[in-house]
Amino acid sequence: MTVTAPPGYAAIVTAAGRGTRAGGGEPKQWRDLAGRSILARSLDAFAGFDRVVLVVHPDDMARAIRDFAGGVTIVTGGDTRAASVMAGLHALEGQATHVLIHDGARPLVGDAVIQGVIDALQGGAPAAAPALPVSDALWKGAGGAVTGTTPRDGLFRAQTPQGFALDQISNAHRLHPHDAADDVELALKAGIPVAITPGSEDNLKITFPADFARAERILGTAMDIRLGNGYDVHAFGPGNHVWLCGVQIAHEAGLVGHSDADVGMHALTDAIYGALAEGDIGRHFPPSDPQWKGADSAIFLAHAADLARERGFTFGNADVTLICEMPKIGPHAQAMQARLAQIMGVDASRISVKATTSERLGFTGRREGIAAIATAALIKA
Ligand SMILES: Nc1ccn([C@@H]2O[C@H](COP(=O)(O)OP(=O)(O)OP(=O)(O)O)[C@@H](O)[C@H]2O)c(=O)n1
Ligand SMILES: C[C@](O)(CO)[C@H](O)COP(=O)(O)O
Repeated sequence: MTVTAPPGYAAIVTAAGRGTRAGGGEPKQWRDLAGRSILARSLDAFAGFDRVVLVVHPDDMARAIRDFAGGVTIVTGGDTRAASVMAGLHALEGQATHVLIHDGARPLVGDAVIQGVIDALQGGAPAAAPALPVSDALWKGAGGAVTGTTPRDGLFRAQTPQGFALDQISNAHRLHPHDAADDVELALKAGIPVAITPGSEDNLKITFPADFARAERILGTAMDIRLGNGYDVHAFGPGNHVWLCGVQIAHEAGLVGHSDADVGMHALTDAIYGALAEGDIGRHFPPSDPQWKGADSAIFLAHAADLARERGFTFGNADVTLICEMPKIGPHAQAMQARLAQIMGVDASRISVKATTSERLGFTGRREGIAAIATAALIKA
């Protein structure tokens, strides 16, 4: 899921730093984090914004264009973070009402953090930024020894994205063009009150070498991806129609089964149960139970989909292949996708239904029945 920003909201992602504290051969934002660059991950979080400005170092312009051109406006930054933000604000002049300014080095910012900032701005706050209360004791130290303590009451660890009315933060940057730790500091200097919104421990800023492993751990434990497959067969018998993937199709025969014999929906249901390690349809809806005689197979699919949701999963995608000589599936595939998506409560673009013949070989080739295979991907983020 991505946050869909209200109209007029833009984002600036700062990525012009050199990442000297992180070490490594190249600036940290261009390094790989579990298969994708840190910067790609940071930008992804703002895919639901109408306008995104990416601020990069002049040396990185070519690869920024290679990796991100099209989706975002790319500009070059300055010697300090504040100067880089200023370049981003300049590119947005007259193009937006509000702006969220984010560190390209915070690749794990979640939807809730971004939405919290938007909600505060929409609620009337002139500026809003996420933070976490300091929970450790705070010391002063010198020469490897504690020299004093500092009360932590009322202290917060600031995160990004930090959100503002565009004209106000642009003005604050013009009034105080020198470096500042963040944009909130400049806003306060310009007299703009800033609301604190919920931050997240996962929204770390990659700063030191150990932060890469920490981010990878968060990603690794945060994602639970399950794949399941399902296979089913039903024989033709007397009748004048078949049910396939929730669509009734006129045919010279029917399919024989305890329920409505919807072989495609059964394969998909089993794929979901499989991904959840929950056995198959027979375990949940025993054929020996008369109440399922002639049942609409949508009951089974909805049960499996609900079970997945109860366990905290969303659907990545599902793919069903029907294997038969007849009836022709092509003309009905779109309706099947729509019906399966409706039952599962997902967008139809995540569901595929396709068909193949078995070149007249085997039981499907002899038109004795229909087989179906299905795969389902479940994701817990
Ligand atoms: N001149 C600068 C400096 C920083 N940043 C960006 O601001 C964010 C936060 O800065 P920081 O973590 O300090 O990044 P670096 O300046 O790259 O790190 P370092 O201080 O270790 O060199 C990063 O996404 C960084 O790329 C920027 O756009 N322009
Ligand atoms: C903007 C920021 O990420 C908020 O915590 C932080 O101020 C950036 O600091 P840095 O000194 O550029 O690492």
